[in-house]
Amino acid sequence: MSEPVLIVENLKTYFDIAEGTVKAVNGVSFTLNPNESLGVVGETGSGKSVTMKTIMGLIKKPGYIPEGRILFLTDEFSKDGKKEYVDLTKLTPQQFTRIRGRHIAMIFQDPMTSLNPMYTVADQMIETIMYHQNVSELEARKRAVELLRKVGIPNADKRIDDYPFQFSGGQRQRIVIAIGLSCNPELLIADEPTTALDVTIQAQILELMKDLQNEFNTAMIYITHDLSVVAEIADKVMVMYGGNQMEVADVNTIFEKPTHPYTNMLLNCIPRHDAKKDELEPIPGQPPIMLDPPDLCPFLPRCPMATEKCRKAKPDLNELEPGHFVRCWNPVLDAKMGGDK
Ligand SMILES: Nc1ncnc2c1ncn2[C@@H]1O[C@H](COP(=O)(O)OP(=O)(O)OP(=O)(O)O)[C@@H](O)[C@H]1O
Repeated sequence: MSEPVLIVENLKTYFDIAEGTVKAVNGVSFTLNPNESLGVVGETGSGKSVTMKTIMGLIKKPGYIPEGRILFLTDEFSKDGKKEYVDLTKLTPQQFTRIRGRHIAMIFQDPMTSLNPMYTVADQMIETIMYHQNVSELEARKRAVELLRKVGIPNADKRIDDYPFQFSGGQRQRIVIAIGLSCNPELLIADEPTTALDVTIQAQILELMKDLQNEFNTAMIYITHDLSVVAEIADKVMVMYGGNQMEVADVNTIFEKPTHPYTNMLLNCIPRHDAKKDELEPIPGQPPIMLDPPDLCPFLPRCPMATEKCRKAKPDLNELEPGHFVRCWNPVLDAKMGGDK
């Protein structure tokens, strides 16, 4: 088996603000192999986006990384052309520009975050390809057209000269995916990329991302609120709450043997097929305390399984069985909680 492309160890990202310290990411660890997809799921404010922005080197003051390593396998800085692990937390902003876009690409919910409305798609794609791959303008245009074809833009050789507003929302997201993949990155991070699209287009984009991932052997991290999307795209799932990992396991284990009370409650909140909404119903209770949180399980105030032990000490992320990690003193080991819904 190939080496992991990403090893995240005990990663912490804090924000010092006037009221105290926001512990947005509080000791996250995981590994990711080439061609593997990690689905990151959790309610608003659980630390999903800050984790990914930290990996992308996008944390600005008052944010900082007090602890942890992000080891990324790359040949970008190697002297002998061999791939080596580089700790991304140690890179200077200048060094990071050689990683971001070229080796790690990111796709956001709103394609217009990544597209400039003032330039044609050709201008934007060709510039990215020339910058990262050191090829001529003609060659870059050829590659850009080929990629647009791959992501399903009809008449790509002509449409490449159109402006972003001349495309539909789904097409714009396809273009962003094409730009993201144009440098054949080892890692693609997608933050809710299909949330703004209607369900049919969403399914097509997910299918497209899976196909391209296989073709390019790209590792992928996919952030979402939507567990049905996780089921569709992820090999492995990380459930986050209050800046902590609550549970990490392969996708089948998460759906068949959810072990953390929070994962169980999330699964019980999936709306039925005939329901209109396709996002999670909120779980009753208050959102987690991120500002100077006590050193206890963040889910404690909302947890129906909480015991005295939970009020005394925070559980570690324990490996219950190979590849199945849970942070809980009272894991649900038999049936799902709360009955069927
Ligand atoms: N610049 C900042 N300054 C202070 N706190 C911040 C900053 N950025 C994020 N946070 C806090 O970090 C926590 C985690 O936020 P994050 O955006 O990662 O959540 P999320 O799980 O991605 O939520 P969503 O699904 O809504 O995007 C939140 O409490 C948020 O208020």
